[in-house]
Amino acid sequence: MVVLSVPAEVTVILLDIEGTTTPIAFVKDILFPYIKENVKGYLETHWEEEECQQDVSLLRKQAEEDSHLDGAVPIPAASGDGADELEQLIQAVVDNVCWQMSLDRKTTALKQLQGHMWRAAFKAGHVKAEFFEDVVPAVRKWREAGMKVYIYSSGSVEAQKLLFGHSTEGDILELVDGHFDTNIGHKVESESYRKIANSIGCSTNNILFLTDVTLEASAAEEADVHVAVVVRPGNAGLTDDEKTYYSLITSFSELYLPSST
Ligand SMILES: CSCCC(=O)C(=O)COP(=O)(O)O
Ligand SMILES: [Mg+2]
Repeated sequence: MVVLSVPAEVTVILLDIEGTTTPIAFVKDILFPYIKENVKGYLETHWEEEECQQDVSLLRKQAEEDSHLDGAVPIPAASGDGADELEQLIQAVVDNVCWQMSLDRKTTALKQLQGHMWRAAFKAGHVKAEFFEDVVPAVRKWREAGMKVYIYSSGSVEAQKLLFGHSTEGDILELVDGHFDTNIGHKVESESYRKIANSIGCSTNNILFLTDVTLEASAAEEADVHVAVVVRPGNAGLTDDEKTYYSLITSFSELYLPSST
């Protein structure tokens, strides 16, 4: 087995979710279709609620920022003018969400609505999150060795907690010391990793970030974070240069902590 030694200065392991702890197929084949199939009904049912109105406002703001993009779908302001207008407005939000999802966009607005929609599905037990089989044993071992374990995903913190709280391995939320999402900044921006270190109360070089996406690895590395790229079944392929440049692991069990036996 290939072994990657974790530098002695690392005290925090920061984990991406999709493609790292969890198969991309679970997100693409289960979580995302749930949104596409249910978004219209969800908006119709919850429209009057404060949380839903906040989600729509955030999506509208994002739509304004996206107005220069090809195929962007605007969300008009509500004038409160009857059932027809409401139907058109809801349809515009549905179209906007579907457009963003067709591009796999990671906007905070989209991720916030998705998290709120998944809540009902997870809590009713209709969906259980999948984790690669090496994930839970490795995280337990790291924590026993004194490591802190944090999550940084484009999925909202609320969605992250749903995944860890309702998984095929049971409720494993207690294995995580804290969560970050795009409210701290985007994963392809190095400043986000400086802010995460600051929020945890450590230096960036105390963090090892595990992700499947080399753009994220590169941004983290620019902030002096240690990185390893995770190669999992179903992940996007890497170029030969990326394979040579980055430390690669195919399982969390390949990480060797000098402090552990
Ligand atoms: C954690 S919620 C479901 C996954 C999701 O919506 C997503 O965008 C995952 O992106 P990641 O940054 O974990 O690759
Ligand atoms: Mg990922």
